[in-house]
Amino acid sequence: MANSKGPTTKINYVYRGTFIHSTQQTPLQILEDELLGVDTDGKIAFIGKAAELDSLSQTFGFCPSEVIQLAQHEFFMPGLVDTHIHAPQYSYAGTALDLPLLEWLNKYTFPVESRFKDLEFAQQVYSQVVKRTLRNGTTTACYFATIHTDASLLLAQIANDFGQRALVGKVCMDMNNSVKHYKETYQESLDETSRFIAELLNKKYPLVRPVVTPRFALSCTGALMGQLGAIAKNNNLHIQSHISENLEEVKLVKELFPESKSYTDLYHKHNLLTDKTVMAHGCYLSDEELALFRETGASLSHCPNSNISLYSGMLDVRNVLKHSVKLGLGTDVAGGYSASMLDAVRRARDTSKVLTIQDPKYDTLTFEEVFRLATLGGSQALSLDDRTGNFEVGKDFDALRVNVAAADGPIDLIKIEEPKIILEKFLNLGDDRNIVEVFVAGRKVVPFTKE
Ligand SMILES: O=c1[nH]c(=O)c2nc[nH]c2[nH]1
Ligand SMILES: [Zn+2]
Repeated sequence: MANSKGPTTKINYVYRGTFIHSTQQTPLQILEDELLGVDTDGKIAFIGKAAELDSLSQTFGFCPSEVIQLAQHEFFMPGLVDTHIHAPQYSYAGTALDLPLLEWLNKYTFPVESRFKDLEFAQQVYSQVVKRTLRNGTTTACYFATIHTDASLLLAQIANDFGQRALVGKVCMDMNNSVKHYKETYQESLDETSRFIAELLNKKYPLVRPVVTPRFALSCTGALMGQLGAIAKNNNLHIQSHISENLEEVKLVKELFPESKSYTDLYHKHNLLTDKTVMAHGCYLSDEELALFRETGASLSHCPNSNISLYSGMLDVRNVLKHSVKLGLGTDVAGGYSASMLDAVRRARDTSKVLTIQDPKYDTLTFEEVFRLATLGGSQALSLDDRTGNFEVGKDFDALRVNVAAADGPIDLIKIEEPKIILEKFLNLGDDRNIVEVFVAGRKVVPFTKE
């Protein structure tokens, strides 16, 4: 798999050991005793058999004695991609889990989010969430912030400072009947979105981009949704929102927008479904709606912790995959109570098993499939798979160095295990103590170099 064209940039470092990742063809490819070289641009320059060390070192111009050897029980896997997380809601993660979505938004979420006008509070919470997610292996995060432009810009700056790849959205909402001070006018929402995009693009952060973020159909007028679709199109930007999460929400959307054939059709009519759109949840989408996702190239973010915690529902992932709709996993903090993508992996498997309990013929997701959703699937859902998601030559090196037997870690190994078992144990039992290093675009971002 070595790049036959030879080196164009200098090799920065080379690792030797086990690399586990997914490809389009297989959810689990295990590469044992391989060499992976990262160039000075942070890209994967080559990956090849360790037996070819001499020829690789000549072709790519690195010194064999400088190769870094992984220890026993260590492996590299691609960084985890959180396709849906609310950064401000991290401030109450692990609490407020007693109400369904709409009541939960009114009682807990909107009052807390309204506090992010205060930049000091924003600085504190946003630093915590970026550090916590990075430490838990989230190399790419797709964030909702709040309606406040300056605090949203601060989140982008913090992600950039800590080296996380991120899409950051200033939330847009011109409807809110419950917490009346937490909303914008139509014009404010458009003006502030334009300012947010312009100021963020102007920063030229290499890994952080703006994402156009209408909260969901119950928070936005049709006029606002349509204009946001146009802004995304004119600036070739990502779009994120929520769809079909909860039955009460679906019913209200139907009542509010009776002219639309479906929730998906409503977003489609307002130019919000593109191949750079990611919609969270989608628990109650019909096959016809999934077909529209497939046609437009829009993707879904499966947020299983949130779906259960807010009594929302269970996404039939098998059916989504059958419709060839791009799909990733999301923590959906704080509807989901854990900021760790390892939790999303476990809950995705649990939900799939519950669907099998309900119907024994249901084809449960395998751990290999869920691993792919958390890595390559997420990168595809965010249309970032040309840059990240697996260990293909030419992609950025976004990776976790995992030590399953980390001292004082949560996993006990009785004997030397094969890599597939080690991965399975890590996914089901591991935590940040097992993630000894995190790389984003070739840069080591964990352990932190700044506090
Ligand atoms: O899980 C969710 N969290 C939110 O903050 C939200 N807003 C609209 N719909 C939502 N769903
Ligand atoms: Zn959400």
